Amino acid sequence: MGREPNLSVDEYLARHESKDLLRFITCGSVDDGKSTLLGRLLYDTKLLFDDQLAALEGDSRRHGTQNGELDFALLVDGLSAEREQGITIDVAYRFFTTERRKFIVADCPGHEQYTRNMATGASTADLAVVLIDARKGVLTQTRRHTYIAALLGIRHVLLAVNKMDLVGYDEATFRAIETEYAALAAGMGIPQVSAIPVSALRGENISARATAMPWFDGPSLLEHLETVVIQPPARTLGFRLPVQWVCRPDQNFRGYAGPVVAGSIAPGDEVVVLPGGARSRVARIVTADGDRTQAVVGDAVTLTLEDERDISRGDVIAAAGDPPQVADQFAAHLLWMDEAALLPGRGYWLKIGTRTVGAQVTEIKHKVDVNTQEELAAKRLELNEVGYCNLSLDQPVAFEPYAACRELGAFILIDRQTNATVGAGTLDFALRRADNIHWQHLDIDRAARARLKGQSPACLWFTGLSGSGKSTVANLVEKRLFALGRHTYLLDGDNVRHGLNRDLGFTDEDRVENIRRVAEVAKLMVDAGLIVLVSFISPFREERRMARELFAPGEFHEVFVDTPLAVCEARDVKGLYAKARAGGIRNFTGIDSPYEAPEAPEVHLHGGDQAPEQLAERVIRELLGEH
Ligand SMILES: Nc1ncnc2c1ncn2[C@@H]1O[C@H](COP(=O)(O)OS(=O)(=O)O)[C@@H](OP(=O)(O)O)[C@H]1O
Ligand SMILES: Nc1ncnc2c1ncn2[C@@H]1O[C@H](COP(=O)(O)OP(=O)(O)O)[C@@H](O)[C@H]1O
Repeated sequence: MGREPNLSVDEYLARHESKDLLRFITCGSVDDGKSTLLGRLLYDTKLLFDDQLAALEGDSRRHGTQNGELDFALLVDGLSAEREQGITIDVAYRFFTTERRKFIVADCPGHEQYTRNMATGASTADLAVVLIDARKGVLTQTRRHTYIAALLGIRHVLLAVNKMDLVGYDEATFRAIETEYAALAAGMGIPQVSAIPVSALRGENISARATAMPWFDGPSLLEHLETVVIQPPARTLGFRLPVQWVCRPDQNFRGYAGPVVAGSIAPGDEVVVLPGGARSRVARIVTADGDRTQAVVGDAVTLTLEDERDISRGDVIAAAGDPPQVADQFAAHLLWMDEAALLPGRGYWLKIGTRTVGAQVTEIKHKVDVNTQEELAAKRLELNEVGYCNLSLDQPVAFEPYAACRELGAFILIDRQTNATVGAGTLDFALRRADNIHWQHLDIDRAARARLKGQSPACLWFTGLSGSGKSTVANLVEKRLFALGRHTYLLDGDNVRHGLNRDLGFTDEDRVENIRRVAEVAKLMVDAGLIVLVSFISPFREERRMARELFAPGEFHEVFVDTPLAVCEARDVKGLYAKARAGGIRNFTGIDSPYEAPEAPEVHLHGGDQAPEQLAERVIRELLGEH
C-alpha cells in the first residue's frame, strides 16, 4: 500500500502505470465529518504527500504526451483551465494508491459559496462520495451537491452515511436515508448509487469492514472505490482527437498531436477534420516510444495524414464515418464563477476542447436554484448560479453533447479583458435555428453605395457621461458634415430609447443589449454608405469593443467626451444627477453604475475645458484625416 519513500516519480509512474485510475470528488461539509473521512482514508492507504504530488504534476506535464494513463495535465486542464487564466479556484487534489487502483480525489469545500469549486472538481471526476450525517439525513446541501455532480456528468454516487456511531449503528436510520437519497438521485439522472453506513471517527467501514454493523454485508468505502466499475456513456462514439498542436520539426514531417477523447484509430482509417470538413487517411500514429498500430481513448498521440491538409490547433480529427456534429448555436447549462454577473449579449471567449472562439449568451431560458432545482426567471447570472442558456458562437465548432463526451461537451467562458475564467458549462444540443438562414448576396454593395454618395462611410462613436456633451458635439459635427454635402445620420441614446429600445432600462444587462442593437443599426447604416454618429453613454469597454469589431479597420472612430463628473453634475440639464443623488434614480452612470473610460480612443475630447465648437472641429479633422 502507499508509495514507498525514495522511489523516484518516474519509477513510481512506471510501476503503477498498469493500474487503472479512479477520479472522485468528496462532497459534504466539515460538519459531516468529511475531513475525518478523507484523513482516515488517506492515512489508511498511506497517502502520497502533497509536495510529491506537486512534483508528479510537474513531471507528468513535462512528459505529458507520453502514452501514460497517469495524465496529470487533466488536473489542470478541462474546467480547471482557470489556473492557466490566472485565477485560483481552491480545489485540493490528493493522490493515493492501493494495490488495486490509483485514485485522484478532489476535495472541495461544501458550502454554497463554493459551488464553483465543487464544479471544478466534479468536471473530471468519475464518482462522487456524498457525505451525510446520519443524525441529520438528506439536507439542502445534499441536494445541491448531487445536482452539481449530476450536471457535471457524474453517474456514480457513493453515499457515505457517516456518524453511524452517534445513532447507535441503527439499521433503520440508515435504510431510511438510503431510500430517500435513491429517489433524489434517480430524479436527477444518476443511475448508480451505493449507500454505505460508516463511522469515519471510529474507522467503521472506511478501509476495513465494520464490526459494529453486522447487518450490513456490503463492502467498505475503500473496497467499493477499488472495485466499482465505471461504465462509459451508453453510446460509444467514433474516433475524436482535438488537435492540441501541430508538430512540424522539419519540412518532411507534419503531425497533429492531441488526446484521443473517443473511439480508436489505426493507420489507413479515413478521417475528417472539423469544422472545415477536409478528408484524408491516417498515415502514422507516432508516440515517443515509436509508431503504433492503434490508438484508443485515453492515449495522447501524434497523427500524420496521407494528404497535406490545412489543420491547426483547435480542429477536431474524427472518424469519417461517424463524425461529431458541427454547430454555432447551442442550448447549454452554465455555472457562473465570477463576481461580476454574466450579461447576455456580452462577448466572452469560449474554450471547448482545444478551440477558443468568441461567444455570447443570447438568452437565459431560466436559472436553476441549486438547492431546490426550481427553475426561475433570470436576466443575468450571479456568482455560483446555474442557468440554462442559449449560446451563440462566432464560428462553428465540432462538439458532442456533454452526456456523450465530456471533453467535447464541456466549455469554459473567459472574460476578454481580464482573461479570467468566468463560467463553466455543458453543451446539451445544437440549436438548428440558424441552419436555414443564409447571407443574401446583394448586387448593389456597400462600395457601390459609397461611390454614389462620393464619401467614405464611417461610424463616429461618442461615449461619455450623461451631460458630458456628446449630443451637443455630435450635433455640431453632423451640421458641419451636412454643410460639406456628406450624407449622415445621428443615433442618439435618448431618441433611440423612445423607439427601437423602448423596452430597455439601465441595468447592466439592458445597457449591453442597448449598445448591441445600436451598434448593429450603425453597421447597417454604414453599409448603406452613411457617416453615422452614435451618441450613447456606452459605459462598458467590452460593448464598445464589440461595436468596433463590427466595422472594417479605419471605419470606426471612438470619440471619448471626457468631462469630469463634477462638471456634468453641475450642468445637470435634465436634473437627473440631483435625482440620482437623492436616491430617486437607481443605476445612474457615474453615481451608482460604473463608467469604464476608453483606453485608446481615436479622439479624446476634454469637455470641461473647451467650447463645443472647438471639440467638434477636432472630430471633423480626425474624420477627414487632417491631423
Ligand atoms: N440610470 C441612468 N443612467 C444613465 N442615464 C440615464 C439613466 N436614466 C435615464 N438616463 C438618461 O438616458 C440617457 C442615456 O441613455 P444611453 O442609451 O446613452 O445609455 S447607455 O449607453 O445604455 O448607458 C442619458 O442621456 P444623456 O444625458 O444624453 O447621456 C440620461 O438622460
Ligand atoms: N464643451 C462644453 N462646454 C460647456 N458646456 C457644454 C459643453 N458641451 C456641452 N455642454 C452643455 O452641457 C449640457 C449637456 O450636454 P449634452 O450634449 O446634452 O450631453 P450628453 O449628450 O453627453 O448628455 C448641455 O446643456 C450643453 O449645452
